[in-house]
Amino acid sequence: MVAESVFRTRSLTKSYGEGDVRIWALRGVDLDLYAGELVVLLGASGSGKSTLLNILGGLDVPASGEVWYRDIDLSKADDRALTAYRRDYVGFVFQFYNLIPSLTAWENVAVVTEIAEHPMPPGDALGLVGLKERMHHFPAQLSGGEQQRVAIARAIAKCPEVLLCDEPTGALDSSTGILVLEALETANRETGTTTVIITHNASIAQMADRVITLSDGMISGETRNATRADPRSLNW
Ligand SMILES: Nc1ncnc2c1ncn2[C@@H]1O[C@H](COP(=O)(O)OP(=O)(O)OP(=O)(O)O)[C@@H](O)[C@H]1O
Repeated sequence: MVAESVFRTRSLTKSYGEGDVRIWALRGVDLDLYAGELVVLLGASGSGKSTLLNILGGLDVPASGEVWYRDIDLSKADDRALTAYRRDYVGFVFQFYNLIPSLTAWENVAVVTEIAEHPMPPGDALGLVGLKERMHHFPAQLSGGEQQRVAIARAIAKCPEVLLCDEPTGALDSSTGILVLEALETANRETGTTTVIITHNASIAQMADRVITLSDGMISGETRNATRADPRSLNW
């Protein structure tokens, strides 16, 4: 079976600043991502991981090159089209959880499901990340890892085609981080959402279908894991 392509980039570049202070964050990235896969994007600090993820997620636009989400040309989309693209297809998880402190876990998820077209019930999303019992708690009553799992529930509750995660365990200790990775793995397996996880932690790579390494704004390596490791078996 030929895997269905979800993202396709060709000769993608991005720079910041101008003249002498111009920095090339991406220097020609050719990347294909396929439906349902869990990809870990590895790379040192400054290698261009967030820049690439932000372009895939329609938060930023390239300087040159192509970036397609299925048949949508993201490099040519205007702000309005990018907003619609993000709303309809993309779930984001960032290092910091950005929950609304005055709302319970359930309400934080419902904020998104109320405006989504085919959402899952907030309680189901919280169940997928193992927080059904805590859904009426406020963020301040939850640990960092639990708050990140609420953020994952919020991202997956609208049933996005793609889930883009930028250092989702960056602020967490390893045992808490593993619970968060388990939540992402479950979401990917049970909802089929194409999932990209950015990290500079190489041990996380073992849970991926595919590992892509970025160095100095270019893809420097790609490996496929024969099997996905259970996040509980990872240690860092
Ligand atoms: N808004 C910006 N203005 C200027 N330079 C930027 C900006 N955003 C990123 N850069 C630069 O672009 C390069 C790539 O940054 P990016 O954040 O994509 O890397 P990263 O691999 O995600 O790093 P980290 O792991 O530290 O988050 C870096 O040299 C960074 O300093």
